[in-house]
Amino acid sequence: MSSRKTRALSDRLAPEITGVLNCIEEPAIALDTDYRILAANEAYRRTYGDGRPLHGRFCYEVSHHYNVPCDQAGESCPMANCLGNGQAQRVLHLHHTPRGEEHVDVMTRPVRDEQGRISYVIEVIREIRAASSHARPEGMVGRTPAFNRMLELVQRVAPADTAVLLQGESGTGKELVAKAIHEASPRADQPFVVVECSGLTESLFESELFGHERGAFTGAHARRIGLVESAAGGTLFLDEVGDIPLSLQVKLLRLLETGTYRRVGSTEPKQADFRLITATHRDLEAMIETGDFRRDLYYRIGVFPIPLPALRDRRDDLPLLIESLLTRIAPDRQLQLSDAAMECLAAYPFPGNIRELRNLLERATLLTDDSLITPEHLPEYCCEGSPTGTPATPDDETILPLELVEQRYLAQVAARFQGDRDTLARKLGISKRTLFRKLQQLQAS
Ligand SMILES: Nc1ncnc2c1ncn2[C@@H]1O[C@H](COP(=O)(O)OP(=O)(O)OP(=O)(O)O)[C@@H](O)[C@H]1O
Repeated sequence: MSSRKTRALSDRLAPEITGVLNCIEEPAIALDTDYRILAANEAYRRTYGDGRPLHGRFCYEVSHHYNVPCDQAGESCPMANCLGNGQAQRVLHLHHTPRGEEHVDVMTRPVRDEQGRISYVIEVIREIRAASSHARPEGMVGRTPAFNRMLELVQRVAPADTAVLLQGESGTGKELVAKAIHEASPRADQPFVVVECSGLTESLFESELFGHERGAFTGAHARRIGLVESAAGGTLFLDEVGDIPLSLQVKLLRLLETGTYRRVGSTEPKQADFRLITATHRDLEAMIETGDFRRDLYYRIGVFPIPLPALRDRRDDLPLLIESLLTRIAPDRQLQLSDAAMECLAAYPFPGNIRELRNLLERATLLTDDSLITPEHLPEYCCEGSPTGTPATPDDETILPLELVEQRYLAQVAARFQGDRDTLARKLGISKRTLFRKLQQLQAS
């Protein structure tokens, strides 16, 4: 059937389709095979309407403000995929709404005619509350492709009861993601219980996790409920699961395999009821190879792994994270970073990820009396990566004498190249003798 014929047929069906779409609570549209809006429900009009008629306009123009379909604008396009393979599709997108850009979960499903050909496509758009693309006082923020890929996995797994394994460097937000999964799950109204696994000894492990009866061991003066029991109906988050010693891994495995446990000092088995989320910064597969982690336990906990991006892999999120963290650290102060300070942080690799960023900002808020954070309020090592060791474009008040800049830079690099003056002199483009003289001046100053 030609596309003109399809549109004529769809136009005839439009009032009927609008009626059906109005039964859906979320914003929903029907699109013809040329990406034009054929019908829209009330929720879509409220969310994306700009006062102009929607009928006949392109979906990518209304919800993305693009003038080409998403796949031609560098994004995955559920509509193109749906038309391509005839299957229902689901992707995470950033859409324009009157409240600004928002993360949304877009689902498309083809509707076929009697001959089995696609006559139009239904698109339902669900708002994602687990994260925000603009600064907010709590929860996750982010908008880079690396963050969005992670968020898409979070959205997909949250409604299921599947065990999730969060893998990421320290400070990448593993606990925050675990909380977001819990909050987007059917268990959201039940407890979210965190177990810090590193440092759990053999005796602590069982009594912390399973609880104990009165008199079970010296010092057990009263019966105590364990963390597994506290998590009943909710989510149990085992942080740093890779730090559990081998001798205890078998006890965790038994809990997961049988779904039962016993309080220490009791013979009565109890039924566990929790959704399991684990996190680690370690490479569990490598640990299996070296015999430090049980393969059978890994298969139990690693059903749905989610890699968390390091901050250096989502650098474009830095301004958004900084704005959010500053409002969390000092809600009563309108703090901002100078361009020079921002430049320092943009060049810094952040081995400690978002936790390190937060700590740096917390320190800076204490050091500044003003509302502006400048490089002076940041630790010196932060600015080493910027071209001169100090910011390239300082504000009026942060311009430093060249001699001082040179001295600071020299002090930093000399500390790094201790004992290897030849290499340092070569890298600095000066003779060994000049370097020696400058270092002597530095010591004397
Ligand atoms: N996407 C994000 N948006 C805003 N804040 C974030 C985000 N991710 C992490 N943070 C903040 O960064 C800090 C560290 O996060 P979190 O404790 O969840 O990391 P972690 O990976 O569990 O760290 P660790 O491995 O050290 O336990 C917290 O203050 C958290 O609120």
